[in-house]
Amino acid sequence: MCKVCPYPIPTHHCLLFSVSLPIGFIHDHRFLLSFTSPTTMHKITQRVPFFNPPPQLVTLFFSASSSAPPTHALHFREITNTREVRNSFDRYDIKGSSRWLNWTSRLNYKSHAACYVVNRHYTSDRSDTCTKEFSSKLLRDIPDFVKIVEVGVRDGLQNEKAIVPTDVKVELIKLLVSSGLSVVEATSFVSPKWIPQLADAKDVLAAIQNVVGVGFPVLTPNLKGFEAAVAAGAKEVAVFPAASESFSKANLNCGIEDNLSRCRDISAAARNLSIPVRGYISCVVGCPLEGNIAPTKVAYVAKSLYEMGCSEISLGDTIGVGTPGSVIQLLEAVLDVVPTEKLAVHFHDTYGQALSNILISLQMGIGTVDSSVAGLGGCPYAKGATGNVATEDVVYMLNGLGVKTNVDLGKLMLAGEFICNHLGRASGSKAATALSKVTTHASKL
Ligand SMILES: CC(C)(COP(=O)([O-])OP(=O)([O-])OC[C@H]1O[C@@H](n2cnc3c(N)ncnc32)[C@H](O)[C@@H]1OP(=O)([O-])[O-])[C@@H](O)C(=O)NCCC(=O)NCCSC(=O)C[C@@](C)(O)CC(=O)[O-]
Repeated sequence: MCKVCPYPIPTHHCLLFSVSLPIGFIHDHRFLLSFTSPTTMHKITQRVPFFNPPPQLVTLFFSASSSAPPTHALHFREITNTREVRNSFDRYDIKGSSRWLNWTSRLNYKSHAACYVVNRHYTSDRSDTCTKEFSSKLLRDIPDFVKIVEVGVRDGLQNEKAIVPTDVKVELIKLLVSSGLSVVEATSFVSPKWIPQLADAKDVLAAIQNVVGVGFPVLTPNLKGFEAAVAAGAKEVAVFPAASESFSKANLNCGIEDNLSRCRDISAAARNLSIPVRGYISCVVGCPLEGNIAPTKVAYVAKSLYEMGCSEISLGDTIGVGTPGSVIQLLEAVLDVVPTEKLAVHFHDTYGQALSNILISLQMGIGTVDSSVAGLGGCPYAKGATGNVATEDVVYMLNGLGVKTNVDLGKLMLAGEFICNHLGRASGSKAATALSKVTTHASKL
């Protein structure tokens, strides 16, 4: 076991060495510490005040060069000072200079549950120093912070054939919250005849009433749903018109204008109670029934939502047909009528375009992204629509861009594993799959 972390040292490729460091240490010494001799490493470790919880999550990389002589490994043995670590060194021939690779230490002040180890491609994290170097035209408009709206519990589970028990949903929500997500869409107050998967909306909300500091918006298609949501303790709601007339009828049993009128009623009622209303627009690029949707149609619905006072407007590519080309056109049209800071993007990954579409949206200044843990999702009224973009993949990409999210990828992966285990299937997140394969292989060594 690591001296601090409850996890076994798992691999010969790299070694989990989780320690708690105060931020001051990181600032003094930069993120990347290379050691070229046992003496250097000795100095570093001497300055590490173990068990001193830092004020926030930090990541350290200890790297060893391939030419490092075996004495370095011996030195690590001394400093880690546990039987398990010694055994791993011996067993995996870490002393042999042929096996020099990177060490990762992912530091977490609350617990070490999110620790994970990967090889030299183990993480996409960038330090602030690196971020400042992004001076290129392409990346300069990307926001420093992106708010992630986690929609897996609602958009994901509404699409599952088997109904997920309430306690599993509640546990999933709590795991998602513990990863640092500040908005977790909890459920929908829709007709249980239409969406039986979310018929337990009231119970889900009741079970999370004591979870504070996080937004739990819920979908409300009409005043009946809004009133039920408020009675159940909802503090934020979402309305969801479509940009396609046919889809609106299939999803809500009424056309665009009738639905906008329902949205207005909800907005007015919500305003009286100071409840923020999020507006989704479905089918912003394409519709399963009508094909391509003109950006002007989306802009019309977006403007209506903005004018009725929606606090945020999320553009949903419900069937995931958008590409960066069509998303640019869409955003240009919508940005003419709604300010950037009011917009969010919501991409499904049916055609594998979601991350590229998110990147383009960020480049156009959008700072709110919807995503779904483990890529859960689809839409019951959009045949063939696969899951939403996976939150793990989004966080991995944002880490790589040096964009802050406050989400801990390791903890998020635990939430993804939890729900995938329950559903009995593999994660839809490429990043989570890749990262967990590395640790799985490592544990077999
Ligand atoms: C809007 C309705 C209700 C109209 O459905 P309707 O059948 O036209 O409604 P109605 O007013 O005729 O009422 C029929 C029955 O439903 C009841 N009812 C009526 N309203 C409610 C309510 N709020 N909650 C609970 N029950 C309700 C009502 O009381 C009545 O019950 P009965 O008398 O037959 O026993 C229905 O079409 C519906 O629930 N649709 C929801 C569909 C849905 O949730 N789709 C998925 C979400 S959208 C999405 O996923 C896209 C998005 C947002 O993620 C963005 C993206 O991915 O791009």
